[in-house]
Amino acid sequence: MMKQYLEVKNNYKDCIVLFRLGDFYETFFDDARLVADELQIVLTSRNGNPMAGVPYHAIDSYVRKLISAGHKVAICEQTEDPAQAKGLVRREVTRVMTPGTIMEDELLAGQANNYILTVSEKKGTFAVVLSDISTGEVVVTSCESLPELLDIISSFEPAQILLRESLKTLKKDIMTVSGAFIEIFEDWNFALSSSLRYVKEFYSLASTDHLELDSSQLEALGALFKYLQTTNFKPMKHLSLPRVIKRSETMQLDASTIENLNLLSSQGKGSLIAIMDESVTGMGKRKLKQWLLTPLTDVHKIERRLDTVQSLSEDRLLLEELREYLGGIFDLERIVSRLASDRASPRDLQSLRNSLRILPYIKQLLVSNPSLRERGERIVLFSKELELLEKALQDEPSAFVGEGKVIRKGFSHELDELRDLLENSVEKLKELERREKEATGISTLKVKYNKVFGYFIELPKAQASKAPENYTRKQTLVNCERYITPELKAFEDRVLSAGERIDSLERSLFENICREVGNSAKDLQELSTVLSELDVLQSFASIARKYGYVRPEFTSDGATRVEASRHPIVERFVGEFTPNDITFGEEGRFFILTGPNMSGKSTYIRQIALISIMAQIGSFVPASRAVLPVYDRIFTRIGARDDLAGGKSTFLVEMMETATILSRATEDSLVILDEVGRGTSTFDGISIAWSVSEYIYEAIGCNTVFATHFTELTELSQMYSGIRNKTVKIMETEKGIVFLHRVIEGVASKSHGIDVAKLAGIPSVVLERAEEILRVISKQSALDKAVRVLTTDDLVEIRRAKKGKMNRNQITLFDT
Ligand SMILES: Nc1ncnc2c1ncn2[C@@H]1O[C@H](COP(=O)(O)OP(=O)(O)OP(=O)(O)O)[C@@H](O)[C@H]1O
Repeated sequence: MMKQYLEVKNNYKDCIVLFRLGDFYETFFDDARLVADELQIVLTSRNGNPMAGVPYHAIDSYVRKLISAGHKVAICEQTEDPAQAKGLVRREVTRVMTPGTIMEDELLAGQANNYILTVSEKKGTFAVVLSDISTGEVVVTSCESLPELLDIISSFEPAQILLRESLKTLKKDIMTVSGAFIEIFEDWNFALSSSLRYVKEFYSLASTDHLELDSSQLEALGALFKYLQTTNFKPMKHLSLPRVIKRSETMQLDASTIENLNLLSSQGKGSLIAIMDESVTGMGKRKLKQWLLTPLTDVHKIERRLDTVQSLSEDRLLLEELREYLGGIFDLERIVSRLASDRASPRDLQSLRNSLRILPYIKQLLVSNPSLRERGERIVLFSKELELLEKALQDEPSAFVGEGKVIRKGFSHELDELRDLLENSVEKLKELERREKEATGISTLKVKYNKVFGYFIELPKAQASKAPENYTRKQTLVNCERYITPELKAFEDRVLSAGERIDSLERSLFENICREVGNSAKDLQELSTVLSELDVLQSFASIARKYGYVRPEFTSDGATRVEASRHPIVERFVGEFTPNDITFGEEGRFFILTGPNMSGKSTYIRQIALISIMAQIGSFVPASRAVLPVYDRIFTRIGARDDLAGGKSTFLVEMMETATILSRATEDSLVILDEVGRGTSTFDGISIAWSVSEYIYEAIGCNTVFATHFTELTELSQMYSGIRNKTVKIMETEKGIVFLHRVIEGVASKSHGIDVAKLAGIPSVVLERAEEILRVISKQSALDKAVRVLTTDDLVEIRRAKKGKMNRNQITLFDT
């Protein structure tokens, strides 16, 4: 057996091999030491070799721990019945489990997608394949630079990354943005010819042309399929055709913007996803996250989502009913994936049946509303599959197949008989005993059972001579004789083997049902998509009703007019939120926003970005009216952040993020800047902030808001007609300042930093001294005067002359 083990281990050197021995999965040698340590189980030994094992029925929780600790686990099963085996039982690895290839609910973390991401590269363009094996989703995209690749990785948070060997130097960079299990996959796995073959075979296609994948994307997709074949062994027919995300069809959000705007992570402050999520299914929750990461840029698609949200939000009863029905739908995406890859459990079929039962109600609800009819008609009812499940499956099937508690009575005559036999064996024996008593006339005749002889008929010695001919003597005791009859022997055979036969019959019936329902996997996946989208859209309708959101309208000239807008997250946490207008257009497309500390600048500028993201994923927005452009990208440079582990100081990070904006923003982007230039000396900071602003305004020309305490920057409005100043109003009272949070035209007179320091509890002696210093240095400062010089005619002329030279190609990024 150890020889057998070592052969297996030799083929799976990079895995912990869990070797099935009876009721345990055992590990040996170094694996045993490691497993004992990771799982905190006892390290024992077998013939002097280290060994550690876990009971087979608790395997899931142990595997989960090993995988989350970053190990690959090979499951080596006994692949023949030990009772039938001649000599050593045959054992084979039936599955290699890795963080990105698991699909069991018990192993998956919560409701989030569990992506495996594959990367290839050609001439500086990265091909990226993202696949969630547990839901069957396959997404393909490309990007042009490492920072963009890192953005994709940090936003989609894959559980595992397959990195082409020639790209292994990127591992360090990837590890700075992702905790994924990174596996280097040898280059030959990415060879185009074999990848093409794999993709064609996998999808049973004659040609891959219509998939619209470039050669690099095909290589990455083929490599993924090769990897899955070496880990999962079972068919993975549930994986959908690749959906190509063209970067031009979605709004680009880089990793720092996702973080700065708190789109996903809550960290106690509330995130956009948290306040928008009123979905009632796991599929809906995953879809919402995907939508948030990829807002649309196609107005028609956005309007289609908005139409549904509007119809649902206008009909309270319909919305409530829909929510209730959807609440009864299980995680079909994952169930269907397990069905299609032969890993479904009886509970999966039960959940599928219960979900299918609800479909007619949802469909009826939607088709009866003219504007929702089209969505309703996309819901297929799967009556055939439901009928089979109704007939075949018990109301509450047990979790495991084989005990006879899964298949409903009446579905299989043979199974019913076997179960009957087991359940009624006592009755049946009594009946046999009564018949034998009657036939022999011996009232003291007994039918008995013991482990050595099985079933037998017992007659007292005195009556033995009356034993009929068909009685065969089995044993003679002092007071009695024991016999067997052909009928009793047949009964015994049936009873003893009934358990085993129930087990195998139920298994094969179950497999047949799974296969039959699994044939509709593709259509069931389509149903999952329809239902998950519906769930997100009802979630949008629910929040729109609850919080008074309005339907956004879109313009094509970049003009923006949002009236009485609110910050979707902050408004949920403050007692009374002061709404503000947002405008971009002829009168100004670049705003310098000054205002005291704590006045609401950051809130206002984030709110502008958040409202656009909400609108472009198809949601209503917190405002009384919203006319918006469709942005291709949103950039934010907000807050102080360092990356000490990556060797980057706060100011370097700030400048790198700014450089990214300058190189990537287009005329159709939105740029939100908060305190750029604050991480260095005032003179350096203002100079950088000033020239960055000029560059964005002149060379890029996109809608921009720049919140700053450098009031000197407001002088820019003197030089450029499209740069305007805004400030946040406060009221100075005897007791201190009152924050009104109202954004108005103009420039802040003071920063009121010392007032805020007072609110924070800085001792009064420190505050008084600060006031004194402020009075002196404000008088002495030559900065204001110096900045004003910049707007004098001569310097403006020089600037104009230079403007022609402004060329975006001159920008070099630190990180490209
Ligand atoms: N429009 C508003 N209505 C109600 N409360 C608001 C509004 N805007 C901001 N606030 C409240 O004021 C607090 C401070 O706002 P914010 O952080 O936006 O100020 P700031 O001007 O950016 O400050 P600093 O310059 O110190 O960074 C917020 O946490 C929020 O509670």
